[in-house]
Amino acid sequence: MSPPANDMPAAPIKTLDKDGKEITTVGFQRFGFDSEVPLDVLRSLYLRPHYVLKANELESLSSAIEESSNAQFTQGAAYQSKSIYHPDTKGISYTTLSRFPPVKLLPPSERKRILVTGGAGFVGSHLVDRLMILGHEITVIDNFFTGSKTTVSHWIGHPNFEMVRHDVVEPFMIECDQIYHLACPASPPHYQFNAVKTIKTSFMGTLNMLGLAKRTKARFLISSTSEVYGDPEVHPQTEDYWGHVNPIGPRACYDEGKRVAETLTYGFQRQDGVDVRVARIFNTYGPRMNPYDGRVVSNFIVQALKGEDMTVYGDGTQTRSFQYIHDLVDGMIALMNSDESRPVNIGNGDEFTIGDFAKLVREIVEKVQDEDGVKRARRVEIKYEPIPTDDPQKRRPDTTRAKQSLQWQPRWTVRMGLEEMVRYYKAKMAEGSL
Ligand SMILES: O=C(O)[C@H]1O[C@H](OP(=O)(O)OP(=O)(O)OC[C@H]2O[C@@H](n3ccc(=O)[nH]c3=O)[C@H](O)[C@@H]2O)[C@H](O)[C@@H](O)[C@@H]1O
Repeated sequence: MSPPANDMPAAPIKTLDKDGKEITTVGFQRFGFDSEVPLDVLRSLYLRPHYVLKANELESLSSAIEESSNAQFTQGAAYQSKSIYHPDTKGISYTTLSRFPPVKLLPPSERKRILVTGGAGFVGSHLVDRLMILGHEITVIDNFFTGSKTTVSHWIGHPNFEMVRHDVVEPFMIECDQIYHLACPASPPHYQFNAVKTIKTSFMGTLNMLGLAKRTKARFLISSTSEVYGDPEVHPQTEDYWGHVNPIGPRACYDEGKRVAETLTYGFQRQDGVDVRVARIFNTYGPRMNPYDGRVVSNFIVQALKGEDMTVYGDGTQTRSFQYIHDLVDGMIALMNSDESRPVNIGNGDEFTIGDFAKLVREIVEKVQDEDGVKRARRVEIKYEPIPTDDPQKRRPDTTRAKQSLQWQPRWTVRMGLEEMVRYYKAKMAEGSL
């Protein structure tokens, strides 16, 4: 029997960086911390030809066939659990892994106990994958409001991994060496859904995690945001700019929440000597981003793949600069292990108007569809919808500080990152889960 239609192109995909060089690994050796891992190992965790199998397909799918289709992106299927859909009972069964992906065997002196709050979210799960493969001991805490267990389920049961359902607004006790504090809903519709909870999470959650850092003497990194600059009057934004935030608007719960979280962070640094790092993250996208979280990259790709018109808010002249997830993880790990305790912008300087970005996404979706022989009923159009209140008019990071202090610069082109993300959503669509 033939294998189920798979959505991957036949040839291995080459990923080229901004200088045209092939990307085969992400991360680097810096500040005494090795963060380099092969890209295909990471991809084997998030980019698969199918995420859910139908029960009747399972028997026909010999491991050799599966192995070869996976090999287009990854080293094989050996490290993947399966989700099997039973159409007759509308049930789903999960298999466990036969083997975990290999992780580095670090000597105890190099192995760190790392707490990742919000570790089941989009950014958190990619950070967890990297830190796990590097051989560290990881504890994830997440309340699963926007995060999902499935993003890190491939590590459940691993001796180096622990996941706890916990809301950071309550204190959490653990012994650890480093804390990446990521927990907070981040997409505008999500963080505005319960504004009081969002600001409570930013304030109480950060207070609790800083208290933990103080007691354990762990190094503390907070994921702050470009939204601390509000609707900026300075362009591009440097870390010295104090921002232009409406304190009572619908975005304030997030913007002001992150601003007060930064204030708390530096308060603990001055008063209690806590070793702090502040990453101001600019718009980031990639696989595992919730397709329905309402952010522009996921909205545009899903709309274009489904043949629906793409929704541009306002006249589309507002700008954003988009960074691929692996560059962000590189930057966060570099920052955590550096001596830089001032805030650092982590973002990609490639700035687009949202109108132009919609056209770029459409072009890439069409390219992938053409490569895979998918026929389109029609070309999707762009439709214009009202601009949300206080939507920043422009945003681009000045990353001079990251370059000087961390020797970090983004490597991924927006085009390469988008292409990978389109393939991820396309595979999810093909299986029917999107
Ligand atoms: O990354 C950042 O620095 C911050 O900004 C983003 O907020 P925003 O830039 O408004 O992100 P999107 O919701 O993706 O919107 C980007 C732009 O696209 C527009 N948009 C969004 C969605 C859509 O379907 N169409 C559309 O035109 C929005 O109005 C906005 O101008 C993120 O949501 C925050 O988590 C993050 O902290």
